[in-house]
Parts: sequence; structure tokens; C-alpha cells
Amino acid sequence: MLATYTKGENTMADLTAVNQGSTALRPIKVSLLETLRMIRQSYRQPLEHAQDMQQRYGNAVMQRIGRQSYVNLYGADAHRLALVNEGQIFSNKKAWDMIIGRVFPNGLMLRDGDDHRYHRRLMQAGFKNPVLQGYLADMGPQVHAAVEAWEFKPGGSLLAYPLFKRMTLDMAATIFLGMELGGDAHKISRAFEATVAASMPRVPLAIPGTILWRGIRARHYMCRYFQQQIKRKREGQGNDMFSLLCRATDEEGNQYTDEEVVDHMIFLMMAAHDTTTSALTSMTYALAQHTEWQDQLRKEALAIGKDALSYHDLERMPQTEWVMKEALRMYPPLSSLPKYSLKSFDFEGSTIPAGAMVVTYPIHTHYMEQYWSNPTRFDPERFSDERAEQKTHAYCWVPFSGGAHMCIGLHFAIMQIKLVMFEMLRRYRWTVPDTYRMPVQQSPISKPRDGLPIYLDALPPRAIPARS
Ligand code: HEM
Repeated sequence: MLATYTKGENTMADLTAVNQGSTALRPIKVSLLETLRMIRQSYRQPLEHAQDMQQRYGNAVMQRIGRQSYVNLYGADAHRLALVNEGQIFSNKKAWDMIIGRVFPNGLMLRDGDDHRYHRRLMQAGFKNPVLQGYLADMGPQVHAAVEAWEFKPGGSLLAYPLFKRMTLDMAATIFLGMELGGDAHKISRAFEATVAASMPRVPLAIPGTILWRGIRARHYMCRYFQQQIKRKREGQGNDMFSLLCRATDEEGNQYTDEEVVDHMIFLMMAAHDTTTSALTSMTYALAQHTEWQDQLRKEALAIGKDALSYHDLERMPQTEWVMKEALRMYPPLSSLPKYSLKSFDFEGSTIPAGAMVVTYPIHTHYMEQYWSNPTRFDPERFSDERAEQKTHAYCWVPFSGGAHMCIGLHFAIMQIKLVMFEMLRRYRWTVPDTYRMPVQQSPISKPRDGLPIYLDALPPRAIPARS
């Protein structure tokens, strides 16, 4: 069976006959040297790489590396096709297993079809509104204390990225795992960092001393630690995410097994931490460059007139949300989204075979002039209700993906980002030199190569209401 996707009316249908107008997509012919250059560029400069490929070869490009076919699809229509996944053409499991399956097996993103639906339904227990409100109440004092403790000389600089990384790791320990900071939490954080480092190793060999080997050992440590906690978590009343997943039950009374809880927790910590760190970093950079926006957001934060944010106060930060969306447009933490074709399918006149790694590029779509006015410009107002450029196409803004695998932690991430910004804006003013450009390493998850040095000034205390 061949599935067909037709551009224009955005309709998709399962067809049993081959589309007459369509031709089989063939691998592009390039030298080995050029292939290596392309692979390097795709890691180092995914935006330039995608723009270059799309201009040279069009919206569907196939490359063969060894026995594996890789197909790049460009544009918002490609995202719609891959993310809506009508007719179950694509497997998330097969794609992500090939990339992070050794250290994050059986995570929610590495599941398909009914199995995925079942696991996702149970996981909702950790993401419902009242639960998020509880997380926010717990995170507030922690973020406040962390931001207050930043050490720097007046007018001196700080590396923003490691600070955010520390903060999100600490929050993973307390909010996700219900741990006290220090002691075991520190050990778990270190093991977790080794696991993440091993998720996309340059040397994919698990022999003593390699990053992959260290990552697998660290994963075993975490598995043992979590296993020991499960009985207590199942019987207790805790409201941390670990406890909630241990007790989650569906309508038929099904629960996660112990192994499933462990796999989900390790995956969740990974999914939550580097992505949010990346988003906070790019927002901080954008606000350091565009201090007029920083002043504007500071006014918004101060106008709330409170020292601690409640869940409902989050709605009173619409401009902070525009800036976050704009930062995620310009620097999506995941610049590409891989899927694996289980069936052959048509895309804009090309037939793509089963068994291909099919990759779409949020970072490329986020800069297409077809959807965005002046896309290289930092312009948060494009997300205002009046302009709403993200609605030009339902799949032109996809930092959180879409369809069945759309990020389940989206609201958690927005809440956490607003909370950190709320604390930073009221306490500090930060800048970067006019000539500074953040050197971005886009892959696997967008981050600054230099840690993002920012120059910080503490605001006069009158701008900071006393904490009750
Ligand atoms: C700015 C922050 C974040 C970004 C940009 C982001 C981005 C993404 C993307 C692109 C995917 C889908 C990948 C695919 O289509 O295969 C995804 C999935 C997922 N994310 Fe996030 N994420 C963020 C924060 C979080 C947080 C805070 C959590 C948990 C608290 C989380 C948990 C997950 C999970 C469990 C999945 C798998 C969903 C599924 O397969 O059903 N993410 N995220």
C-alpha cells in the first residue's frame, strides 16, 4: 500500500494505487568527500545545511549512507505529513531506537501506535493542571533561591548555560523524583549527565572508557536506585512525578510495571532537562541583545505585583510567552525530527520507499519566508494575537513537534521558563557586548559552545518586592 500526500489543499489519503504523477525518489549522486562535508555541516550548521539542500535539490532529498537511506523533507507540509502520521506510515520507535535506544530504551518517544497511546494516557497523571500547580508551588522558592545565589562581581560576567543546567537538574531531582538536594540527588544528577552524554556518542562503542560505556553504567546505577524506591513510592502519597507515575491507573485498572516506571523516569528527565536549559539560554541571549524587550518583560513581571507566581499569574505574562516562542523559533532545541518509514509514500510528486530514515527540519521551516515576515529578525510580536504568524500554517512552528508525539511536557516547560524569567527579570539586568554572537552548537540539542557569558547588574532592591 502506498500513502499519498498532495500539496496545496493539504489533503492526505491512503491510496491503494501508485500515484501516476509521482516518480521514485533516487539518492543524490555526490562524492564521498562531499557526503562527509554534508554530514559535518548538518551537525554544525543545520539551518544552512537544510537551506542549501532544499535550494539545490528541492523539498525531498535522498542520500544513501551504507545500506541506509536518509530522506530529508522540507517545509511545513512535510511536518504535517510526518507528525500527523495518517495511515501510520512512520515509526518513532525505529527512528529513535537507532539514535538513543541504547541509553533511553522504551521511553515514551520510543513507542508506536496502541502501545504508545496506552503509555501516554497513563503518563498524563503527571501532567494534569492541578498537578502542574503543585509543581509550580514547589519550584517557586527553589528557583528564587537559585537565582538569588548567582555569584558575580558588579558588572562582571557569568556563564548562563551551566547555571540553567544546574537549575533544571536540581528541579528534576526535587520535582520529578521528590528528593532533597545534595547527597543522593547529586549522585543521581552525575549519573544522569553521563547517561545524557552517551545518548548520541561520536564513538558508538561500549568498551571500557568510552562515553557510551560510561553512560550505560550510569544508566544501570539509576535503574537500581529507582527500582529500590518503587515500593515506597507506590504505597506513599507523594506528589512528585515519580510517585504519580508509580500510582497512575487507567480506566481498566492497568498500571505501569516497575521496569516501565524506571524507563519512563529516566527518559523524562532527559526530555525535560536539556530542552528547557536550551530554551532558557536562547531566551536569555535574545533578551541580552534586545534590552528594550528585556525592559518590557521586566515591567510585565513587576506589574504582577507579587513576589511568588501563582498558576493563574502565568497568564499575565503574554509578552514573556511571545519572547519564548520567538527564541524557540530561532533556536529550536531539536533542529530536526527523525521518523522511519514503515511503508512507501508520496510527497509532492516523489515516491519515498519503506525503510528510510525520514527527517524533517523545524529549524528550516522556522526561517521560511513563506510563513514568516523577515524571519532572520528577532520580532516577538509576530506571535501577538494581531499578527499570529504561527497560524500561517498549522505546522510552521514546531519546536514541540506535533501529532501523537507532541511534547507532553509543553505546559510544564512554559511554566518553568516563565518562573525562571520572572525571578531573573526582577533581580537583574543583563547584557552581552554589541559585537557578541552566540556560537550555537545545534546538535543533538541546541546549546552555546561558549556557555553564553552574560554581563549582569543587580537591580536596586526597590524593584524587588520582599518575599513573604
Ligand atoms: C522547551 C522545552 C522542550 C522542548 C523544546 C521539547 C521538545 C520536544 C519534542 C520536539 C518532542 C517530540 C519528538 C518527536 O516528535 O519524536 C518532545 C517529546 C517529548 N517531550 Fe518534550 N520538550 C521540552 C520540554 C519537555 C519537558 C519539560 C518534558 C517533561 C516534563 C518533556 C517530555 C517529553 C516527552 C515525554 C516526550 C515524548 C512524547 C511522546 O512521544 O508522546 N519535554 N519534546
